[in-house]
Amino acid sequence: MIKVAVCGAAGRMGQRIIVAVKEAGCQISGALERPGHEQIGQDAGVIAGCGPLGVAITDDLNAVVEGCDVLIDFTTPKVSLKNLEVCSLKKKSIVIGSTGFTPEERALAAELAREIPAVLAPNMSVGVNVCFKVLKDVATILGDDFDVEIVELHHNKKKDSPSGTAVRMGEVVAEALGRDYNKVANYHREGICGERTKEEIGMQTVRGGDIVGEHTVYFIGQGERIEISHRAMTRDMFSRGSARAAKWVVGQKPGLYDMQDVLGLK
Ligand SMILES: NC(=O)C1=CN([C@@H]2O[C@H](COP(=O)(O)OP(=O)(O)OC[C@H]3O[C@@H](n4cnc5c(N)ncnc54)[C@H](O)[C@@H]3O)[C@@H](O)[C@H]2O)C=CC1
Ligand SMILES: O=C(O)C1=N[C@H](C(=O)O)C[C@H](O)C1
Repeated sequence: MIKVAVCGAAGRMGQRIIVAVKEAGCQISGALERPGHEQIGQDAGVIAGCGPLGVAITDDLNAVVEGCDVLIDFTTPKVSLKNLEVCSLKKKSIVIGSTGFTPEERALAAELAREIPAVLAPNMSVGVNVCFKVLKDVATILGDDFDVEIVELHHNKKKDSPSGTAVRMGEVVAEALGRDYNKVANYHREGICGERTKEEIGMQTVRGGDIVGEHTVYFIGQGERIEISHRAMTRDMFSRGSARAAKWVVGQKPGLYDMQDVLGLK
């Protein structure tokens, strides 16, 4: 049985991941939280609502990584990079769902994953990963005649903007159109900001209430518009996806993978 540890165990995603990992037939071997977290010492299964697991939440990263085959980490980029470093030293696999990585942090993640198999993906759902595939085709077919705008909606506790999924959608479309996402992404329009350029990809963010996550890519032409939308109704397909990634990544060759690799969509 694969031994899975969860980092960010008391978080919105961490709790659902503990349930999904258990349902996927894996053993929860450890549960990590930040030093000083009020639920340290409590049973991770009780906190997640799936009954006692006999695994106390701890902040001892080295011990937890030592005791697992794979660490699932849904926290923040800085914490994830530290976890990746420790997993690399101890030759353990890792699945990272945190979002908000800068291009430099992503490059560092690829460097740190040279010795171990690692999955880093901004969205673990099957639906969003199918959207990534479809978006590439749609952008390639439509070419430069359609303006591209991306809108994402999330809950009011989300810390990063735009979402990792929206950024990846922008990158997929930009690459299909032969553009550099970091040059053409437009995050802000205000005042007399001038006409829209042909190349830019508008990135808009909405935050409020308990929205789990919604993404729409608009391809806007003359007299017609295509919208490719994904709406997450619960966090469960993210957590099931991360359990699936954890089972997949153990035993892969070292390197940085994403959810499209896990799902065989490449
Ligand atoms: N890839 C995907 O499919 C998805 C990714 N996410 C991303 O996952 C991340 C977490 O999201 P949520 O669970 O909503 O946030 P959250 O804030 O509810 O949970 C994060 C948890 O990490 C803990 N944490 C912080 N520092 C830590 C440390 N040093 N060691 C151990 N634990 C630490 C926090 O105390 C907190 O409990 C975000 O970046 C979010 O964008 C969220 C949903 C799906
Ligand atoms: O923070 C969230 O909640 C989510 N974050 C991910 C992202 O930034 O893309 C995925 C999902 O939309 C939920």
